[in-house]
Amino acid sequence: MGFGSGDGADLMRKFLNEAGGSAVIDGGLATELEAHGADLKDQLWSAKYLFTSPDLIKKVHLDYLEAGASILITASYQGTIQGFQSRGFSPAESEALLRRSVEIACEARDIFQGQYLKASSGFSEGAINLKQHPVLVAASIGSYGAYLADGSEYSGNYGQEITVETLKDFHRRRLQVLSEAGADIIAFETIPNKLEAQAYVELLLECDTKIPAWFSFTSKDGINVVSGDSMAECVSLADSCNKVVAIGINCTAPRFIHSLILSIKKETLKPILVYPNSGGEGYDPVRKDWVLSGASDDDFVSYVSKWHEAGASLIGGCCRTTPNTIRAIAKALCKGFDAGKGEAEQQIEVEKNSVEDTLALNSTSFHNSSSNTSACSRPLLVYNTAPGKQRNPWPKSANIFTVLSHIIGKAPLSRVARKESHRLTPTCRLRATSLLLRLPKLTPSLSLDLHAPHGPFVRALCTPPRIGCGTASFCEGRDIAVRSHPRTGGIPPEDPCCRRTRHGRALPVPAVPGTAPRTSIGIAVVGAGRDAPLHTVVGIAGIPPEGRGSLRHRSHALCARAPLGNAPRISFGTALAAGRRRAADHNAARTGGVLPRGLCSSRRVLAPPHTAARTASRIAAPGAGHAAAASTSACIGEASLEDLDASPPDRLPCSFSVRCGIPPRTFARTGAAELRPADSGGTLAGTARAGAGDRRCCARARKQPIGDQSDGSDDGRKDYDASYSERTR
Ligand SMILES: C[S+](C)CC[C@H](N)C(=O)O
Ligand SMILES: N[C@@H](CCS)C(=O)O
Ligand SMILES: [Zn+2]
Repeated sequence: MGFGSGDGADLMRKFLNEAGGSAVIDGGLATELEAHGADLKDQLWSAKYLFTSPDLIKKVHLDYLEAGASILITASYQGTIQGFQSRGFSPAESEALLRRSVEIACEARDIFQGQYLKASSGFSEGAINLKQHPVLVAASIGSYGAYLADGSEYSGNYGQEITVETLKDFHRRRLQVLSEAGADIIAFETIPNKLEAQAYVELLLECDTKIPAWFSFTSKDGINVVSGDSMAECVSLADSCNKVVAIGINCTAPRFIHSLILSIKKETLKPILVYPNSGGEGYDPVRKDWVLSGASDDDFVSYVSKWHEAGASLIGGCCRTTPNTIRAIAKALCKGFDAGKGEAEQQIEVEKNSVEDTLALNSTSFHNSSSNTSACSRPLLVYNTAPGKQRNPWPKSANIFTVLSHIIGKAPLSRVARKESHRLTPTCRLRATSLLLRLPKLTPSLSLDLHAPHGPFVRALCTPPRIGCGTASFCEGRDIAVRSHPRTGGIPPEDPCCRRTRHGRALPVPAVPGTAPRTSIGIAVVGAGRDAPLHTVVGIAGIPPEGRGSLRHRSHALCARAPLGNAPRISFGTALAAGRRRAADHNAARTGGVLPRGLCSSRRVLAPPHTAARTASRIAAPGAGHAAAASTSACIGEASLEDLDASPPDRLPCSFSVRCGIPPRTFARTGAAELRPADSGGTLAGTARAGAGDRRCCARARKQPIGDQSDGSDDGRKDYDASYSERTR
């Protein structure tokens, strides 16, 4: 299996990078045409509108873009040269209609981006906003069965007489025309069998198409493609073709998607796409209409984060999904324009979520929490100085330290380090082991460090003299503990880690949009409980991070990274990773400064590499090489690792934290107490500490001036090793 290579693979990687690691595909084009009154009971289905009402198609594309889609699929799904000719069009006219399908989508993209640019021109970095919403046009190629319009696209049964050659002859010219029409990618959709996948692969190679393709199969059992051919074989076939840059599933009931993602993941490392239909309805090719199938898929959108976590990076909807579906998907992936709400609106949203979450927490019991988390039994505290709020229990003179001191007074926090204090007007909520801090804009310099032997642990950092606000929250339940929400940053986060556990929901906390240039408050909260000894993670970074986490058993690793285009400035970041059972599952944490790369787990680096020239420093990830110019930037990165395998729950968990200079480093755990830098270069400056059960290791690394970086892995390692010392507690 491979990632694919060449320009096509680069296009998809770059696109996904720019989109923050995941992207939203549009929804049912035909469905939305029907919603606007289109009659699709026609042999050409939605392709009929290419010649009857192209403007309606454009409107639907625009609706999907406005809903948050960043990939448009053209109206050529059932548009074929053969089909158009049967309606009296000449071969040249038929080809022109195919080209028109791409032009319409491109025009919609241009209109949308023009509007977007205009709307964001109030911000100094409107262009960056646009970059954060790149749009791809995918030229749809529906199956031979779609052309037949006899239901065989959902059976994959073409009969004995249809061979690979027949299918290649059928699709050849259409593929050539569409691949030269200005689209970014070919979308082979609703592929029902291996035969057709084989034909597509051979055509892509023979025609030497200049744009890449995605392959999207259909399934009606969550195991195989609809024909009964092995999904694994179909995916593996697609994976073998370098022109194919993403593989997945469409027009399949949502309830089958998760298992399909897992089986696709076994066969390919290429990005996985899923855009299911709404479920609950089946298509009747005779009536040319949808009928209730009896098996419904409730709450399609609630699956989205699960699919994303399982490995799908391109998510959207197919038949019977609408712009509302896409809006909800975009929201679940933290894309789209909810991030563009005003601060006041966001604050309300945060508070509303907090209340919901509090209710969820109150309905669960914390009585099992151990003494080291006695904070769990404390009541909800609210600190809110927002105008008009009646329930602020704090005096007007209170600042964040007042609040935190109060917390400290009640919680077994052992250390408070206060470096600078300024009056702030935060909203602060504390309940159980959860703390939610909201720091306002124009936060002055602040560095705060609270520690407890086991947790809660709070770290808040803010750089002067910039603007920013960030929020992070962690709540711990009785058993499995991880409900984390990484978040932060002056700029809207792309991908906060938000998941349901049986104790409730982590809070998605948006940051203030458009607060560029920029900054940076990061907050991380970690708490511990006896039964679920610790864990959580909240990652943050100065510049807009995109959190991403994976939860495996009781392990939790988090990836936090900042997007491109934020150089060169100062920032801080914090991330923690914790886990149990398998030390290897949670071996790295990271964050920080400019362009952090994210945490990595032992199996996979979650964050893709960044290559931007603007990168002021590069966070090292295994094999990632060394940082670029860091001279204009300073950063502090911090990482912590908790390994409960190495220590029983009643003892101090093994932990390791690193404070890095430039570039921040990623460390990996390799053995019971051995820690090694996971990257191959960089300079460690600052301090490192590690403890493992009854041992604690302390290291003070040689400080190096900014810009004076090592460029070889050996030096980096030496810096670390030379300073590493170990003592018995
Ligand atoms: C994806 S199906 C609903 C498209 C319509 C079908 N090929 C037909 O024309 O009957
Ligand atoms: N792109 C097509 C898919 C049909 S399965 C549509 O959205 O109408
Ligand atoms: Zn569909």
